[in-house]
Amino acid sequence: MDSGGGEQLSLAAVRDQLIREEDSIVFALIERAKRPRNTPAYSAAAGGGSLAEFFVREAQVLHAKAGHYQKPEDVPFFSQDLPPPVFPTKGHPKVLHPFASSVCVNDAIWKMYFNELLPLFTADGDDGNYAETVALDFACLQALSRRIHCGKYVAEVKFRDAPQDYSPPIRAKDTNALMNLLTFTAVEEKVKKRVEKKARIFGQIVTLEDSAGKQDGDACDSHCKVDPKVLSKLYDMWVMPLTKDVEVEYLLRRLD
Ligand SMILES: C=C(O[C@@H]1C=C(C(=O)O)C=C[C@H]1O)C(=O)O
Repeated sequence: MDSGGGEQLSLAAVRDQLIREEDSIVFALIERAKRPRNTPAYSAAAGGGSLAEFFVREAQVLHAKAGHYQKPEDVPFFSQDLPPPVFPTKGHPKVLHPFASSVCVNDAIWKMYFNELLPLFTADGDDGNYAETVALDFACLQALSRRIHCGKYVAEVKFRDAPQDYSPPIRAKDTNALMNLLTFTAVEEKVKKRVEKKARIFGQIVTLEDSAGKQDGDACDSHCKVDPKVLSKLYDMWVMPLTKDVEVEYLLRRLD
């Protein structure tokens, strides 16, 4: 995490980072929506996995060599046998409990993305551009994973702000009580509205004609590159629940 790390770890700074991550997610979905579903990219090939899986595995090897996956929020989808960085990396402040590096919900993100989300925002069809398609999928997966694993910082900051409230349920391993403590329904409602609005603004068709006096942000949803309602649904059903799963998983080990 950039702005939320080190001495400045605060709920406001971490939430600002989550807001910035929304932009990456909305843009990644808009980019993927340029291509139709292209299902052959996801069918298992004779040798085993799909093109999508092959691409993510190989891309992650390159990313690892370049120094990616050193921070707690940058979690690879296939962590086995990733090579070390080839070039020197700059260390990041260690603000989290060491257990943070073991918290990973990427399996759930993978299943959600391919089984539930893709059909919601890509058109039926096959244009044959499979290599481009899986590169765009990789960008979506990475953006989602990073946002969701930022939940580790959210959990740390909430714990530091109120250790007296969090310690008893952590010791009792009471996941329901932890989930209730860390949930802020009013914040979640704002997040859903904001991502929907971002999809409406970022996904407009921009022309030079002053069409029918429309202002920025007025774009009719049917003309948006990704249906704005898909963004609020994505956050409501998957992104925020998975972020909270990360928070709970992290907190359960916070006192170890
Ligand atoms: C991330 C937080 O924790 C929870 C999860 C949220 C989210 O994923 O956006 C929002 C509010 C909380 O219910 C937070 O408090 O900011």
